[in-house]
Amino acid sequence: MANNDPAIKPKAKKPCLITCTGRCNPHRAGMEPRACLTGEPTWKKLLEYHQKKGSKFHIRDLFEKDACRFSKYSLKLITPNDGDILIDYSKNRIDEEGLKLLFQLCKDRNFISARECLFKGAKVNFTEGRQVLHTALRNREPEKNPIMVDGKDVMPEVYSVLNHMKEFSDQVISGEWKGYSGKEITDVVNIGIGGSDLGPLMVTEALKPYASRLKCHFVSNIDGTHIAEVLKKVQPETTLFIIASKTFTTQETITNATTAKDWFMKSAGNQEAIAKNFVALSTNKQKVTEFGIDEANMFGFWDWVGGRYSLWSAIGLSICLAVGFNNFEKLLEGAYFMDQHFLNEPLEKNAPVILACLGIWYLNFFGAETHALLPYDQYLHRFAAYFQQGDMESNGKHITKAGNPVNYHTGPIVWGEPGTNGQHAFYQLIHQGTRLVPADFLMPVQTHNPLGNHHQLLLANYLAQTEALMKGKTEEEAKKELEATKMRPDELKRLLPHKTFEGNRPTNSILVKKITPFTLGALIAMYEHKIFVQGIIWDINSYDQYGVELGKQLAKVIEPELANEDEITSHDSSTNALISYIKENLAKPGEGGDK
Ligand SMILES: O=P(O)(O)OC[C@H]1O[C@H](O)[C@@H](O)[C@@H](O)[C@@H]1O
Repeated sequence: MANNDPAIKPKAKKPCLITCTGRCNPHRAGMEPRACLTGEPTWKKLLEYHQKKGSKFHIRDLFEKDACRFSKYSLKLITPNDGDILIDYSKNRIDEEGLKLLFQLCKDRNFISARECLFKGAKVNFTEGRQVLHTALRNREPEKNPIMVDGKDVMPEVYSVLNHMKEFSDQVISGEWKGYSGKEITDVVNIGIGGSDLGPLMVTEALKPYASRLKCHFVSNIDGTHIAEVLKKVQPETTLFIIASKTFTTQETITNATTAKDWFMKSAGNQEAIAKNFVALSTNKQKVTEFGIDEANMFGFWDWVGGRYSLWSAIGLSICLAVGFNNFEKLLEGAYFMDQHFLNEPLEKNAPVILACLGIWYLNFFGAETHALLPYDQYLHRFAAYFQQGDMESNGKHITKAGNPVNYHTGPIVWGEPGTNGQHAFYQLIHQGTRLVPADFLMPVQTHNPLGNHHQLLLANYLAQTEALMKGKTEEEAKKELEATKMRPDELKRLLPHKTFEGNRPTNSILVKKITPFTLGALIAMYEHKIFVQGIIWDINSYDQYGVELGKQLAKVIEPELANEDEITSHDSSTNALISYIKENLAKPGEGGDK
């Protein structure tokens, strides 16, 4: 990766167009190219620090040398009613000097003013010329903090949609809102994909203990199996379909929505029935009405809400229906709490900043390629999948703001499964493999399901894993264990290297008292801001997603080719041959469709 970034001299400060302190310069935060990251003096200092110190650390030694390590490298965020959020980052290969350099790097990359610009509505998404204002959606003090977009405060509109969501979800849950035949709604089917699916799906799963009487289903995949299986479970009269799509042009969503509408119309018979059983969540009024959904049944949002940051907007309607508006509001409050923390705390005590810096440390200085999110809570089983989109679609970029290729790595591969399933699947590689896999271990201290000693066992496993990853098992310790089994010396010698654990595997332990709507909102916002900080350091646009376009374009070309009789020769030999194979094996009339 060649680097052509010119070292740009900062321009004289222009007065800011938005209500802010003046430190915020939309042009600087959004569009103005930055000096090359690897040319930053602090970057060079970090390289040197890594070479001389950082790469030689063993976390076990750091703990042995410093009895106060936990208190120095942990944070407690005190929430108003939901207990403390504890972030323990002491099990990392870092000391004060390293952290200081990483915070300095943030400052050098103009993080402070970029953060202000983000919140105040600068066009941070400069390739699409858009503000990035998911924080406005959870702004709980709209009078105190108006958010100006093109000279207009957007907060009244945000609250007007929230009121509509409240009114509607209250009516559906109470049974006041009836389906077309006069029966209460029993099931909700959210049809969307990407940001219009993963957020609501993850949150409704995470907050199942708060479930309303409605059964919620999610359809995203264009594979007909997904909608077919959901339609088997619901009745047209009592099902509310939510068509969730920011653009209302996404192939998967429109195809699934059309199938749902056709299925519904077979029972309902008349167009007016749609008004009772279909609503749309979108920014595209024209496409919504063309689809046949009344404007009155549309919950709008704005182009300054990115898809993967949209669960706080009208896209959260299925959350409101699943857990009640009151709990949705608490989710917003939790996110607002984290926004305030992120905005106001100094870098040294700022959870998203610390997590972002540690990520940069491993990705850019140790060559780590992935970051694991490991929630020890079954309800959070889609958390990693959600942030797979959140992080990888945001920071999976290799072009700087100046339009040049980067000469450093950017966004990590994000993955994970809930504990303890992961322990019996992939933890082997984290413990003893050749790759460094930094991981966040998330855990609620209290469970919603206090059954026997399940939760105590889960907690014990949670604690044991980070301890084991950090400490490992020395040759000496392993030898002692093997000797205790009275093993033959030659056998012991043979097994010893396999039974030794290097340790020194970095982890963050993130604990909440309980997974509540508030703490969940705070955790989601914490990771959103982490992604933002890293994008600023890497000098990339975290808020566009052109990478998802190419495959979509090619699919549009291939789809008609699958339907015609012609031999296809317009692609490479592999793609041509795959198309031919598929055409030869497609179901003949009367052949397909298992019942
Ligand atoms: O809500 P929409 O417009 O249907 O988009 C759904 C998804 O499409 C693409 O994959 C990307 O643009 C995602 O960011 C987006 O979430």
